[in-house]
Amino acid sequence: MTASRNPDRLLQRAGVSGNPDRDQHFLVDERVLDRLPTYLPDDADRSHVLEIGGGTGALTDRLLATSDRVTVIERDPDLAAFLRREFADERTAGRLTVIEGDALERDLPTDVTASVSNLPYGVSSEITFRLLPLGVPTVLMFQREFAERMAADSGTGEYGRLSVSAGHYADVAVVEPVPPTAFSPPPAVESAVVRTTPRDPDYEVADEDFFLRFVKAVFTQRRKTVRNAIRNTAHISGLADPDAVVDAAAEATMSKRAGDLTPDDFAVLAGLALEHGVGADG
Ligand SMILES: C[S@@+](CC[C@H](N)C(=O)[O-])C[C@H]1O[C@@H](n2cnc3c(N)ncnc32)[C@H](O)[C@@H]1O
Repeated sequence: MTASRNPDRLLQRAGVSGNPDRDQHFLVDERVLDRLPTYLPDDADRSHVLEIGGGTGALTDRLLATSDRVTVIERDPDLAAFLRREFADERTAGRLTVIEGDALERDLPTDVTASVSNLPYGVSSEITFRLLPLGVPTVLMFQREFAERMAADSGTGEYGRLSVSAGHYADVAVVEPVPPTAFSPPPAVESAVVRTTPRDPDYEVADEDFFLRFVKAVFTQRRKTVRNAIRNTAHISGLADPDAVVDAAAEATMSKRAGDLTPDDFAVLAGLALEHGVGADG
């Protein structure tokens, strides 16, 4: 890799020190920064990489060095303007697009081939569930506890709604724990890098919004059997006839707890539920 921009000097040039109230914790550990793009799968298409929350551009710089084209969405107008100035050459060469705006509200580019981002933790869940349906590999920095729940296997204590929802779209792995000292200012929590590799689910779900709502509903009663959880939470999931779903599902599945069902088990159940009708939005 060619010499990369020094993250501390980028902070100085931008004239910022990070504002935790705006989810601004800038990565200053160069070894972590250099490693992030390398966590994409070896065969990943790096022709157009999306970064959410560009900050002062320390990661943007590494992405420009390892991909053809980068799009950054940055909410802070001063930082978006700084990114445009700092990377003016790459912008005029058509290799960098800076979008000033909220990643929860802006349309994400549909032609991205990967995403690498040090996410704003306050909205990391919402952003993740905008990224995963794009069906591209991602490398994302999260609060460590969130990362571990996202990557958890069924049957473990950390496994829950987040693991099922993410596991429906992708294989999820924690690839590196990152201490608070890697950031400026340091966050109050430990962090971790997660890689998601899109997977072809064995069972497609026709209505993704319903799937996520159904998983959420069933996990509100994780200590009950799935049979009872489906019945008791129809007002949340919006199931019109929960008994019909329970009767149509495999007995072995109905006797388990939510935490023992895989994402594919949930996809099968959601498919049955959709066949038997979904009423109100829950
Ligand atoms: C954790 S910092 C990461 C900055 C930089 N990528 C780095 O690694 O040093 C998160 C960045 O996301 C920006 N941000 C916060 N909320 C955002 C949102 N809803 N949409 C887009 N950017 C956001 C912050 O201004 C900040 O620059």
